[in-house]
Amino acid sequence: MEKLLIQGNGPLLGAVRISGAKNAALPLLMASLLTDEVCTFTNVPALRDVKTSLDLLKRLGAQVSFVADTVTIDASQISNLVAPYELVKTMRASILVLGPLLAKHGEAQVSLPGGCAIGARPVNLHLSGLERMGAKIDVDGGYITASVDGRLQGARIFMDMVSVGATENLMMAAVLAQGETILENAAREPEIVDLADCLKSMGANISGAGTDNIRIQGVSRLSGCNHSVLPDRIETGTFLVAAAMTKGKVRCEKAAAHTLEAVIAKLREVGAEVSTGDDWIELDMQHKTLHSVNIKTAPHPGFPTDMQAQFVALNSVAQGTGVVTETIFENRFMHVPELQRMGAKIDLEANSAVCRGNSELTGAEVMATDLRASASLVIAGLVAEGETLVDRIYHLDRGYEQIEIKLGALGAKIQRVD
Ligand SMILES: CC(=O)N[C@H]1[C@@H](OP(=O)(O)OP(=O)(O)OC[C@H]2O[C@@H](n3ccc(=O)[nH]c3=O)[C@H](O)[C@@H]2O)O[C@H](CO)[C@@H](O)[C@@H]1O
Ligand SMILES: C=C(OP(=O)(O)O)C(=O)O
Repeated sequence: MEKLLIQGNGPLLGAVRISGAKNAALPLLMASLLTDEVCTFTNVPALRDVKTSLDLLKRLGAQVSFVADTVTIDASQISNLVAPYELVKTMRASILVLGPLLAKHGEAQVSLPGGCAIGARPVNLHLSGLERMGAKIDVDGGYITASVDGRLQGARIFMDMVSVGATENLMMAAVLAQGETILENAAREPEIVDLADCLKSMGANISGAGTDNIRIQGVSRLSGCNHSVLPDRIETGTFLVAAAMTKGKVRCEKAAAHTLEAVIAKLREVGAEVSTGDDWIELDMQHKTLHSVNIKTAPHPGFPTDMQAQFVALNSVAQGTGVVTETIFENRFMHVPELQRMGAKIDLEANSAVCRGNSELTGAEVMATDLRASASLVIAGLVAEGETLVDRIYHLDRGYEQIEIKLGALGAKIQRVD
């Protein structure tokens, strides 16, 4: 099994090109199921989750091509409405085929995604929202079976938790429903705005994406699209944290600063000089002191849970104590025991990691448990004394495109080994 071998060394210096966002690309690819016309997506990252999505679309009968950063999907000949466990288990976002298949084909069978390392991650909001729109849903034998007589009906749907995936699934279902759907307490993540923008370019009638109240007036058909995927704010944030921890200077190109305001504010609080432009962000931490910060994760525009692990790593080498509180997922501190093995002084207290700071990290063999936990171990390895070997990096490959090549170009000593 492949691993990453990292030799802690000096500051990261230079420029890195940010890829398209995993969490924008996955729902966008699923949205191609809503039309019989060809959808073309550019700036698509070559990630394991993108490959899984394309495998799933092919399994359903779509024609798919992925050349350079461009994906073309023709879903006019869908012949199978089943998303099987073997694909869904490797990528929870597979649940996002449910809304589009139901809206376009009137039925779907999707394996229940189940829990994962970061928490239980139920899909009750996806299912109850679709039921409000007239779908009949049965859950049996680990599968969700959904059907509707005729078209889905627009409905007012209040979600009692803010869910990115439920908001996306219901928005995609509602674009082809009859009448108006109102999604209340909707998620406001930039990836939802990107999905809404793409759906609008296909002829959907959506307003309010980016607020907690999204209104969708259903239409009877959608056209194809030509859409460029939003830059990955979590990849960007990960490189910025790595630059801060190594006391370097890094410019992230093709990045979207407006999607990262909470993270940039925290990086400034850490002591970094951060400047931004239309499509770039630069962080300079040279000759500066790194200070710990307190963080509490929250739905957008709050601090993203997907950047929590990276800031735990940063706090462990910064000056002072920083308390990191996770409010979105119930078990998202799997990186802490691994960082402790590298010498980080962190205490777990309920849903908070109390990072005591000033740790002299030393290289160790560590195990990646989930995507962002893996990223935190890699960036800890960049500042640790000696060698760090990160195992199970298939988690990392779900969400970071060529991370060792990009970090290597910034001066890191990192290589993929068997
Ligand atoms: C592919 C993708 O975009 N993944 C992101 C998406 O995941 P995902 O869409 O799965 O996350 P959600 O926003 O749905 O989850 C937020 C919280 O709501 C709970 N919940 C969710 C749905 C539901 O029906 N019932 C329920 O209780 C979840 O267990 C969790 O505690 O948003 C998360 C929160 O920003 C990010 O960490 C993930 O990177
Ligand atoms: C948790 C994440 O992704 P997913 O929802 O695909 O598991 C993530 O991107 O950090």
